[in-house]
Amino acid sequence: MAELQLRDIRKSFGAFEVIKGVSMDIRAGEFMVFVGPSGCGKSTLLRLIAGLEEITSGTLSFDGQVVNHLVPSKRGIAMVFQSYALYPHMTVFENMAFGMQLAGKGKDQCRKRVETAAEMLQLTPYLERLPRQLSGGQRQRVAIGRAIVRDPKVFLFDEPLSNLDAALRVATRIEIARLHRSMHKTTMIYVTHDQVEAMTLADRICVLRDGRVEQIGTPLELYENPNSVFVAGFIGSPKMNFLSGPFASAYDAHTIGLRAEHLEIDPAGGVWSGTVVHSEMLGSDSYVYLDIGTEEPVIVRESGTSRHGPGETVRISPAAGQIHRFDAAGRSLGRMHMRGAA
Ligand SMILES: Nc1ncnc2c1ncn2[C@@H]1O[C@H](COP(=O)(O)OP(=O)(O)OP(=O)(O)O)[C@@H](O)[C@H]1O
Repeated sequence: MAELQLRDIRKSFGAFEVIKGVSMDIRAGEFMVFVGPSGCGKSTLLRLIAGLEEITSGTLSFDGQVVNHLVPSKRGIAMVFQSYALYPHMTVFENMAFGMQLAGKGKDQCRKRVETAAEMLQLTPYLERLPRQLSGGQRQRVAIGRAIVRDPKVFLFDEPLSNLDAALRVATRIEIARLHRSMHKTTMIYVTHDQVEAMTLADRICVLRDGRVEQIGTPLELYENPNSVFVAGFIGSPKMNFLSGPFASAYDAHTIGLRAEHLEIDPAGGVWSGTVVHSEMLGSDSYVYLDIGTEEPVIVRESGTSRHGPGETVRISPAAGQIHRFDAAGRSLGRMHMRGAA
């Protein structure tokens, strides 16, 4: 069990500063997810925590002990990467046991730990197979199993699902969530650029932007109260609709943001009018894309099958209390708690 403290962590590669003063506390047993666009420094921050890169300045502590200069093997961490990096000529069992054998653990202890990890990851039937005889998802589970047997205090994941196809991603994501529940003393830090993974796995999400923390909070806090256009646009699928110009000035804002589920097709009234340009049926819901005179079409969620086809003119209303307001710098001005007209 480890609690992490990051204080004004900075990292430069030559003259190029990549991490620009990151401070946060990660609680013991917490599942923390780092998200952000490509190049914002997620992997670098994870590698600094792992000890695979040297911290330029700032302090990193595990349970109150500064670990800046501890080598990775002394930090009690285990890391799972995007590429599973299994030894191709070793069986699943051997791949999982190898690190422990190197560390001089006894044969019985190795077997017991591998069997327990295999059980947790539903790999027991595959222990004698070679990696090439496994699916991508099974290989990634072996890589996770190899990390589990080390009994780490902190588990680090760097985009572990990005090589898997859509169905396997979902299955392995569920597996990781289950794993965290069953290893409730293990702190987990997980890097992804996939906001669905972040929302479904995290106790808290840290949104990084250009080497700095933009916002940290529970998935719901970030979804309901994003502190900037950046976070609002990053968290949630489909992306939040942003309207500016007269749409926003009617609400004393530079930009307003509305989620698809907070817009309603309202034939009886409606605040704005638009033309349907496209609609997507997802089975339980539909997304209707409307041209209301903004740069990008506005997406409105309708439950069930959409009753509105391309070319049709409809009127829409925002849900009361769900209009996110932002200033010219993209900072949140809070939500509007009453329905207005533009
Ligand atoms: N060893 C290195 N030497 C020089 N620059 C580096 C090095 N490692 C990373 N960088 C740079 O640091 C920046 C952040 O990289 P990092 O891999 O941490 O981003 P990321 O948010 O994980 O991106 P992605 O989602 O694309 O993996 C990038 O501009 C990258 O080019």
